[in-house]
Amino acid sequence: MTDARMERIDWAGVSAELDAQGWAVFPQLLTASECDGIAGLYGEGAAFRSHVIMARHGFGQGEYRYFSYPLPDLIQRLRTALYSRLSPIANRWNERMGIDVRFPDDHSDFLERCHDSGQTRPTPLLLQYGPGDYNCLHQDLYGEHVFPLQVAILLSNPGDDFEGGEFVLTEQRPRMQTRPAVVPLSKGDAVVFAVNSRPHRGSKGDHRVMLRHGVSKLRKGRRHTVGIIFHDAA
Ligand SMILES: O=C(O)CCC(=O)C(=O)O
Ligand SMILES: [Fe+2]
Repeated sequence: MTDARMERIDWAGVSAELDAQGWAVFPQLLTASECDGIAGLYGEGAAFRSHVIMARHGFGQGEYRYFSYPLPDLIQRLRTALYSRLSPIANRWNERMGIDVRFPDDHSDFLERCHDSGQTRPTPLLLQYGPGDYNCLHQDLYGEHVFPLQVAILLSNPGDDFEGGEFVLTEQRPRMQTRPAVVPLSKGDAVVFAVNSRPHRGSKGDHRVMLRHGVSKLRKGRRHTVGIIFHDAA
């Protein structure tokens, strides 16, 4: 089932878009009922290891919860399957950026690397925003080990469940002004994007550009997303 989902994705197109702009969309990665099922997990419960009120940390306004292990089955399967398709792209990027680290084919091997150096806590998270909420531009770095791509899936229906609340990315290029992008997402769509940096081909060869992501203010309604980060946290 997860494999059929992976087969539907135009990986050559995704890879080209990631190279060109640092992000790409997987249309309809989840069905509406799968979205509702995941969003419905929000609340107290054994599914989560921690609860973050964003305003308390200056992260914005809204809240999120990190899942605990074992992850819900669908999220576990997506995390494993997406990793195996993204790791060749991550390896190519690291090579182009002159970073020595290479990623194994299997997510479990990469997690072992994280866990061996003390990054043992799961990072997939469920976010919830209400009217006036937003997520400041940030990077999801949780220690020395970083997988350079991550995925966020929109679980709510724009225009119907909420207004505003757009997924925003910025790219900071060396000695240049910062470039913004708004990613158009429908319910069930996912965005894959660079966690911290990506290679950019310039006139003098490859250089690194820095990315950050966030969410613009919700004008009304309620918005849920699930974030799939492939490294674990210290
Ligand atoms: O709510 C969003 O769209 C952004 C979530 C986020 O920051 C993440 O998944 O890392
Ligand atoms: Fe994030």
